[in-house]
Amino acid sequence: MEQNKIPQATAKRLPLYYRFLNNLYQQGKMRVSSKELSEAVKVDSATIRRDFSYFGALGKKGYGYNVEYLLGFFKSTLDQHETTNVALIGVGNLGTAFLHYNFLKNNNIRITMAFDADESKVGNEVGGVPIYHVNELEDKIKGIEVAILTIPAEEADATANRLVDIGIKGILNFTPARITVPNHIRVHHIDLTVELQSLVYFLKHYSLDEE
Ligand SMILES: NC(=O)c1ccc[n+]([C@@H]2O[C@H](COP(=O)([O-])OP(=O)(O)OC[C@H]3O[C@@H](n4cnc5c(N)ncnc54)[C@H](O)[C@@H]3O)[C@@H](O)[C@H]2O)c1
Repeated sequence: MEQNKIPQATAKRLPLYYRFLNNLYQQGKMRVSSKELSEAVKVDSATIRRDFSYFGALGKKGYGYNVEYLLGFFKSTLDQHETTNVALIGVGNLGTAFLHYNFLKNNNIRITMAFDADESKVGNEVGGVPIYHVNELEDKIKGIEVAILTIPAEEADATANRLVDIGIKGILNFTPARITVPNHIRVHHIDLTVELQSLVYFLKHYSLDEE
């Protein structure tokens, strides 16, 4: 099955499924029902069945899904066999936390270098990741296609432009700034304030018991 045939909404849920199935596999579980999966990843079972049908994984009544088969599919679809190197820009509160977080525990994504404008941080390592001056961006980033932005909002646009010029293809933007990039660059924006507001809104208006 070609990856581009999977709808985007389904593709977005893949890492979620992958993480849960990987845990099951580590515990030696061979099969899982869509109900079990649904409760764990908080996606309704009908959506899970539809998602899985795109991978040719049809659950059997009374058996559920084969964990190993699904995991094999997700591994190849999510490129878990390859390691993706990522650069982080801005080693402040948020950036420091990310550098300490071991992404490799769950999948093959690794922050290999970080950049900051603050001279006192340059030359140090955080979580084993070297910090370079942001002036060195063009010299140091080679073969890296993904960057995480954890800098002040007012620096976001100019930095994103530089990253695009270097050849970065994807940006995970944690700043509240909406950055403008050419169409071929993928930007995922994570705004924790919006996420929190949305959670509070859902709590107020959509009780989970009513679903
Ligand atoms: N801290 C949080 O919990 C949190 C949560 C959500 C979003 N954010 C957003 O994430 C971003 C970072 O937040 P923070 O709390 O880590 O801020 P911070 O001030 O602690 O860190 C920002 C870092 O970026 C560096 N910096 C400044 N200009 C730079 C540039 N041009 N190039 C490279 N580095 C540069 C600074 O020296 C500093 O180390 C902000 O946009 C903030 O709004 C933070």
